[in-house]
Amino acid sequence: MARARTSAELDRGIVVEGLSAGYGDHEVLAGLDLSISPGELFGLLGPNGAGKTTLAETIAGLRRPRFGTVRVAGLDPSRAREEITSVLAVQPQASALFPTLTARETLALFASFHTDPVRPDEVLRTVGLAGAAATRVGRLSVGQRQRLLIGVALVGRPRVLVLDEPSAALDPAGRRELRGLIRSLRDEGSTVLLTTHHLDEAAELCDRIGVLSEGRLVALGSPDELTRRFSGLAEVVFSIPDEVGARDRLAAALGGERPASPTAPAAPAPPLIAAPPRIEPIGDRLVVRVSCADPDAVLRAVTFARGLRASGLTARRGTLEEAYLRLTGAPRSGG
Ligand SMILES: Nc1ncnc2c1ncn2[C@@H]1O[C@H](COP(=O)(O)OP(=O)(O)OP(=O)(O)O)[C@@H](O)[C@H]1O
Repeated sequence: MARARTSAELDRGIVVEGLSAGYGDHEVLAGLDLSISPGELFGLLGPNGAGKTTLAETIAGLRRPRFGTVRVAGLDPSRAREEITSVLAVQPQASALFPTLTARETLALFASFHTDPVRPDEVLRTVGLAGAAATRVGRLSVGQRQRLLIGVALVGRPRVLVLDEPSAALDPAGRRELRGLIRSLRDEGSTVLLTTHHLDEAAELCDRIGVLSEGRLVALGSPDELTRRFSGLAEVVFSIPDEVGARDRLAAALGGERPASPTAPAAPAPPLIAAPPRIEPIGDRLVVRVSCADPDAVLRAVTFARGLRASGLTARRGTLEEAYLRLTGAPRSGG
């Protein structure tokens, strides 16, 4: 349901309503709604071909919607081309760079397209390339080139930044530097739309994440919310002494009574565990693994079970990657 837009959203946010887009008779996005608040760092996740680039390019005004509307800072990006360039910037492809220009010359060239650009040396400092100002683009490392591309996007002081897979092809050190840069852009108040295949990056950086699958937004929320709602079962592991009666006490603890819900006392309490525990004798102890939806309840039951003497309790909750794989229907590896 459409809601009233605040003046701040009109100022800097992104509002997409009923968006359909595609190529020829191939419909990629069908009736998509999305609202990204000013200053928000929003991550778009989804398998290859899900439509992330199509959505990012339509928001940036590089593609026209078939149906629906896109507003960036209140502007229609596919029509208000002149005005939108002073509000929104897309990190260009590496092919937009000239290998024989230096990093500083590159930024000076792109600065000449704007009326009030950031000075090239300031951009170089922001993207961590001050030391490579005089290095020719052809001699920059992949990570440095990627940061220069973001610098090119920053030169026009955009309030909204679209970064399409900025960390692709970067090594772990390059990705870490890039994460620091993206975080600092958000901290300075830019609205950032980031597409990525790196779930750790999305979990660490993004205020909210949208998961796109076959052109539909199948989940929307903070990384924590998505992990809690969609990652599936948690696992609790502990050990107990391998002694007479231990397995019975364990069965009693895990299968025991759960307090009825205070709001629906007549409703049967849900089972504490999702499947029979896996028990492995190791030395003089039994190592127990329990799959469950509510690891806190299992930890409590095991800790307070009389005579069980459990120790080494750990709980492994689901991850954003597990949530993502469930949402997008990708096959999961065993274990
Ligand atoms: N220029 C184009 N012409 C025709 N079809 C296209 C074009 N660009 C993308 N497509 C198709 O549209 C669908 C969505 O592609 P899109 O690039 O938006 O997905 P994506 O989520 O960004 O994928 P990836 O993670 O691989 O970058 C795919 O089926 C793709 O083959």
